[in-house]
Amino acid sequence: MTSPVDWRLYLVTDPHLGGGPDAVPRIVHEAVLGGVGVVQVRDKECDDDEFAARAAAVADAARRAGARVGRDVPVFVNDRLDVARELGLHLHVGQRDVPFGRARAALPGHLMLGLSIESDEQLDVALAGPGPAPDVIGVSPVWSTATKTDTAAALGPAGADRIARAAHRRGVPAVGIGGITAANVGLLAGTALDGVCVVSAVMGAPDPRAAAVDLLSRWTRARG
Ligand SMILES: Cc1ncc(COP(=O)(O)OP(=O)(O)O)c(N)n1
Ligand SMILES: Cc1ncsc1CCOP(=O)(O)O
Ligand SMILES: [Mg+2]
Repeated sequence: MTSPVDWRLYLVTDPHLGGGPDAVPRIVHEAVLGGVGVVQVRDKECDDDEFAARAAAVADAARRAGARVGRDVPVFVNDRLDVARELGLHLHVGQRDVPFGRARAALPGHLMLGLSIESDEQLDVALAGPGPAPDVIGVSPVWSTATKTDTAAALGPAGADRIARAAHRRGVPAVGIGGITAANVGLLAGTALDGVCVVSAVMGAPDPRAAAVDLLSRWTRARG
């Protein structure tokens, strides 16, 4: 039996912030030991072959670290449907990527498909049916961020909360992404978000394991 997904702390990788692409698997390994429950491989620059090699190394690191802490750590691929299919990994797509319905039809049913949601209207469309709903939504962006500048307007905690509540009414979990750090994660604890998704707060940290421990403990403490 597969264990339920722990959405509380979701790491999205970056090929530069930790010192280069070769450093990413080690950072992911450390971050999972520190409490990261979900990983997404995000790398916008390399070609699909290089991405697949990098994603496979990350998936291996997440599997090894997960085995050490006794957890299954799902690994998502950002954007690249063909690579997700090739490696048997989960997929996350946004509003300007391969359309959700096409991705869902092409991805084996046991693989999760996440979708970015930037507004109430986008959520209404995503949940209107009749096709399957996303397995998770990334509520994006909560705050503006230097890591990704081509985003929609920041939703803030109140907007993220509204979208997460509406997703829950359809049984869909929601994670917030964008500008989330140890300093502000507590501001989201009163929202309905199931978890927080970070790039720089872990990928750019001098000690990614400690950064993950800190983020997760602030999140769980603030939740009470
Ligand atoms: C969990 C999660 N949520 C949102 C995003 C953003 O996806 P997208 O809007 O497609 O932007 P890119 O990440 O592809 O630049 C995400 N990656 N993960
Ligand atoms: C991938 C992505 N999607 C929306 S904001 C973002 C980047 C978040 O990065 P950070 O956690 O460093 O603000
Ligand atoms: Mg995308």
